[in-house]
Amino acid sequence: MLKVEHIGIAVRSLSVSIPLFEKLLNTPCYKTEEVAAEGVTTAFFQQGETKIELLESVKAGSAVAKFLDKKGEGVHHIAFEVADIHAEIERLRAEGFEVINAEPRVGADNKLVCFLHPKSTNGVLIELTQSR
Ligand SMILES: CC[C@H](C(=O)O)C(=O)SCCNC(=O)CCNC(=O)[C@H](O)C(C)(C)COP(=O)(O)OP(=O)(O)OC[C@H]1O[C@@H](n2cnc3c(N)ncnc32)[C@H](O)[C@@H]1OP(=O)(O)O
Ligand SMILES: [Co+2]
Repeated sequence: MLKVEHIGIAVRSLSVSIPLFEKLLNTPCYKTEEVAAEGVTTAFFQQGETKIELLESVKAGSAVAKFLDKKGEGVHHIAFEVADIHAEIERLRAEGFEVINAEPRVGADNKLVCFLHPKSTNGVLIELTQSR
């Protein structure tokens, strides 16, 4: 794992949370991007080497929608950057971690992504990202 690529935060409304995080971080949101496959719209803030990714659900029943219903707004996942996502998937599966999507899929900000189930990571949803 190279670095924490981003921290994902589930929010109910980007129109409320973008200004709040711009004030908090004293930095502008540099992009918003819908990821239809995930049923979310994301908003990104660069913070040094890492990013904050706000996530608003745009589809009923999406992972973020379910999270918000169950836990409310808050930290949703930690994303790590890897050099070779396929190799990391194989390594982690061999180590006994549950990989949710064995085939990486296209995520936001021009990344390939996959996720590890929180039940195999002490309750923390982990995302792996590789630049495309
Ligand atoms: C890819 C675009 C963007 C990017 O960075 O590029 C994103 O990051 S998109 C982020 C949204 N997409 C995902 O999160 C995809 C991966 N997540 C999933 O597949 C599901 O959320 C899953 C499998 C983790 C849970 O789905 P399920 O349908 O099983 O929901 P449940 O509510 O039944 O949850 C089961 C169990 O897991 C706990 N849980 C759920 N989400 C989280 C979480 N974010 N962090 C920690 N724990 C989580 C939930 O509380 C349940 O636990 P239990 O003890 O059974 O109550
Ligand atoms: Co993410």
